Amino acid sequence: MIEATLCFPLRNRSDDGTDEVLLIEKRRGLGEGWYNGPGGKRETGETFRECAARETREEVGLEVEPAALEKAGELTFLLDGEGHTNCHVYRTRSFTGEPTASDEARPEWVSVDEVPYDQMWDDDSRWLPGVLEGRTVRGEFRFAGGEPLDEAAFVDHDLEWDVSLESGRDGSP
Ligand SMILES: COc1nc(N)nc2c1ncn2[C@H]1C[C@H](O)[C@@H](COP(=O)(O)OP(=O)(O)OP(=O)(O)O)O1
Repeated sequence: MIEATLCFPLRNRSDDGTDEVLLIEKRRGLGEGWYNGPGGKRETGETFRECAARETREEVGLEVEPAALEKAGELTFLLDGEGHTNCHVYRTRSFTGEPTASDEARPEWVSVDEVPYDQMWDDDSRWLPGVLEGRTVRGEFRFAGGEPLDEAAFVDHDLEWDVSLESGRDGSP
């Protein structure tokens, strides 16, 4: 099973108070061409928080302290009945730097009320609105049709809201 992370930096615009989330337009690899949060696969020896912070720095140039990430979700994606990816989801309002494009990602601040769900993974509209409202979620999403995952069809899902994520299913924060 692939272990991966997603990170959703949030800010409140000083001019009109709009709440915004930093999304990326993925430029290569899984989910290319779709919007998502910065994130990617965990490397050997990393905690999930360290992974989310590293991916955010590498993809969009924002510095985030791993301890400043708030755990918001644990999602399992299954493909044809087999576990494919465990994704650990974080949000944070604490970061430094300005978002900068990389060869992997083009960053864009988007109002939390105008997230482009029609240009994202099919599962996102089921869980991301709650995460952007400050809720926690644990979920399982089933896809079918073989690799790659981003060409498979979304089948169905189960979600549990307002769960305790102090410790992940594998014991990691
Ligand atoms: C199945 O539904 C998914 N929904 C969402 N929102 N995000 C998903 C889904 N499946 C995977 N993801 C995420 C998990 C990762 O954050 C990225 C994929 O990361 P990638 O494979 O590009 O990993 P990297 O380590 O950045 O890539 P390199 O191997 O190229 O360095 O999508």
